[in-house]
Amino acid sequence: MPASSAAAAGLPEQDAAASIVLPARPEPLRLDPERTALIVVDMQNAYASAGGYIDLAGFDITGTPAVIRQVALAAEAARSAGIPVIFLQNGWDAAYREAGGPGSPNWHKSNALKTMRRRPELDGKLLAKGGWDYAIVDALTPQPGDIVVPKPRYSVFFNTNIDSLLRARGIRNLVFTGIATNVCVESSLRDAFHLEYFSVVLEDATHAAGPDFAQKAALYNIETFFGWVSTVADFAGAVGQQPPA
Ligand SMILES: C/C(=C/NC(N)=O)C(=O)O
Repeated sequence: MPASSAAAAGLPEQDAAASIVLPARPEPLRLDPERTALIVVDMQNAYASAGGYIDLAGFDITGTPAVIRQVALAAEAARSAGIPVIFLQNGWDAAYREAGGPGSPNWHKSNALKTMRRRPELDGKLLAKGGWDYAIVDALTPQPGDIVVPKPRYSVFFNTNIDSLLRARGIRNLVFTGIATNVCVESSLRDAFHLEYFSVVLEDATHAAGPDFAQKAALYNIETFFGWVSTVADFAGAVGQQPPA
């Protein structure tokens, strides 16, 4: 569809030569699979497993098994279409130097660090590199060809190499999945917006840290201000129209 027709159809005009259209809110989003990456945010035991940090800190994780399944479907669809799958992994060195001390807001706001200060028997266990809590859940173990990007703060665009890694591959579209919708997903997607990436979140492959209104508010913000909202089935259907990579 030429650019002018794309505009007439209400589609964002970026990359009019791209060959697939993803059903999304507030309008369909044109994606070029060769310039798209699937971003899997922090699907670690800390955020998705019973006995992990988020569970120990008192957040509801009853929805996370379904999210693991949905992320697995999205990752499979992406790999089959030749779309890179990029896993983000949140946490710090075992001595927590990367977490920052009292001079960092992270020291004051991280519920993982606060939980460990409240319960010293957990010290060294939450989000520490090399530990079970830090590990990506078994069901989503990265496959050969996938990329893993460690990150020390909520947004992946701070103190990591992700921007170079994406630019070097010509990637302009980011498809977000993972946990937590209202924290690391939304923080990363907001920064992606400011760096001129077109981002979409697959809502049924995400889960919030907090009450249901936190999930709804994050999706509202994304749909209204920073990007687009779609589903795993629509993503798999859209990229499935591509000849297999
Ligand atoms: C609450 C929280 C969220 N992280 C994330 N991956 O969204 C944290 O890391 O403390």
